[in-house]
Amino acid sequence: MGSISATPAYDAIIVGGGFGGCYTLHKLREAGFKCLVIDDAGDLGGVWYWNCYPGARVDTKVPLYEFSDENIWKDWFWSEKYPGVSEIREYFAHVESKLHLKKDILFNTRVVAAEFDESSIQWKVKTDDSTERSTRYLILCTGFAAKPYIPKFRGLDTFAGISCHTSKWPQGGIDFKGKRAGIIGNGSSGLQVIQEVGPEVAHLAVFQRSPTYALPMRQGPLTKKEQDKSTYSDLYELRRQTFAGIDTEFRPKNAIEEPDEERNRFFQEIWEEGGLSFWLGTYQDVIRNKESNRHAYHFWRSKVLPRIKDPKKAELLAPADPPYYFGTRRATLEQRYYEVYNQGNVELIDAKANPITEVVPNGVITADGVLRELDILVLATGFDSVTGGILSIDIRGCKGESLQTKWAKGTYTNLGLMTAGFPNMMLLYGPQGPTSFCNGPTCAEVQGDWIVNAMLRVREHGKIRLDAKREAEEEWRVLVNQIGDATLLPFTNSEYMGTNIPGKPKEMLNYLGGLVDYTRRITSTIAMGFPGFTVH
Ligand SMILES: Cc1cc2nc3c(=O)[nH]c(=O)nc-3n(C[C@H](O)[C@H](O)[C@H](O)COP(=O)(O)OP(=O)(O)OC[C@H]3O[C@@H](n4cnc5c(N)ncnc54)[C@H](O)[C@@H]3O)c2cc1C
Repeated sequence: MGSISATPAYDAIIVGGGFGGCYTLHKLREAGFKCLVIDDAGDLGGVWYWNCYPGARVDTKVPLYEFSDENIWKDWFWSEKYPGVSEIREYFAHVESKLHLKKDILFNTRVVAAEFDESSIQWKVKTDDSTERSTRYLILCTGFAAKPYIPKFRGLDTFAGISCHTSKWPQGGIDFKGKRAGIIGNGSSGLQVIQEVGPEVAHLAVFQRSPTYALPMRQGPLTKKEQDKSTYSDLYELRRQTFAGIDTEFRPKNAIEEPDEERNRFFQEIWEEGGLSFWLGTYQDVIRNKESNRHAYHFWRSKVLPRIKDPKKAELLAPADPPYYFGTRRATLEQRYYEVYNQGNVELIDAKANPITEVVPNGVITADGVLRELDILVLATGFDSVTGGILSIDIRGCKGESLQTKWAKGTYTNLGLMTAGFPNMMLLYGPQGPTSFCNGPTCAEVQGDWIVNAMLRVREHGKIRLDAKREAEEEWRVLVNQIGDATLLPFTNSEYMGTNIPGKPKEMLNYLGGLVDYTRRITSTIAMGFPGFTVH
């Protein structure tokens, strides 16, 4: 890379224009920092720009899933409790009308490399239009879903119909009416596509490797009157005081110690609440204790079974023996998911017992030799989550150290905010933070505040370089994994553990100590003068 002038062009370059990038840009600008956001999307919204597949909608109800800034919420009203992608995009347009962020955002541009120059204490950031820009700070708001994962199906590139990963959906949409469609994967995105297009396609083939334990969304319209703005300030205060940045908390009791009758009564209560309550508002030991976990699973199964007519489909969708522990994969919320399988045009294929062997120009062949002819093949196959997007950028820190090499065998960060040897590079909604276990907007604000406050404090002290200490990140890694190991998550192959990606190290990618504990830890570092960091 070329030479660097003494004063960088920017105080901060922020990669990503979702909740994290928007919040950080706004707050840094207010604090007088000169910033540029770079995003390969064509508009604001991050994942909500990319994931515009049919049925895409949020799993955290509003107004929890929005910014806490009164200037933004005071005159914004949603039409549904769990808004769809179109309305979330309208929300981001509303945010733009208030904050005027776009004047400092470069869209349709991908950051491909970044290199730290130790002599001038600047990052040089290279984009896919072969431009280089210098900045003091590099802030990665790349989200956990920036790198889609597509398993290597033989012949996939020969498919002659339309084939698409859910997170790279064409902006103009795909017409499913009367088509023969196949879908691989049934996590959050797959489920949403299935229940949306199932009623309109000629035939839908769902290739399922393991069932999703879908919970009732309890979607409904929202009137203006129901959006009582006088409660919002308290609500946004409350969401910073819970484990997952929402309005519910784990019950401080163990399912295992409860009499059957009381346990079932409580399960019924949180089942009726709907949304994420049956996952994040349940007994505290469901995610730790195998027996408690089985109680939750069997309660869930008892609710789902009566909705599925065909006993063979029922056993695949809700097996008598749980194939993995309840809650150890991302909870999925459904509206009519199980009823869709009662339609004659929806076929469920057990892709574990009968895996896909080949994709051919006109369809998909399974191990039993059956070809299912398809016009559309949807790949709802998830993500190289949390670290994948960051490691897609060729990032070089001090002495040219590559982040890809540093994290090849495991992730190291201090507090999920910085990684040693990569000074002035901050992470938001990234590895070893609360990330996948935290409401997106809440996490953006908590970590965004730390970034802004840290930069302010460094500036106040007349310093220009902040770095994590190696011993601090080793300790943080141990803690993140210790807390993770005390749960049932390591028993399940999942994005949370990195084990959905062949060759990716198995490790806990998220901090499971909860947002309250996390916030206390990160804010105290600034108050105490940056223990675990070096400031120069
Ligand atoms: C389908 C889906 C549904 C979700 N539903 C929920 C939910 O209900 N509740 C919840 O809390 N969270 C949900 N999430 C998680 C969601 O990621 C967060 O809520 C939140 O949107 C994260 O915001 P962010 O700014 O951190 O990242 P993102 O919104 O992911 O934005 C990151 C942006 O950075 C860009 N980027 C990445 N790398 C580069 C690069 N090298 N160069 C240029 N640009 C780059 C990406 O393209 C993207 O536009 C969902 C995620 C998905 C995929």
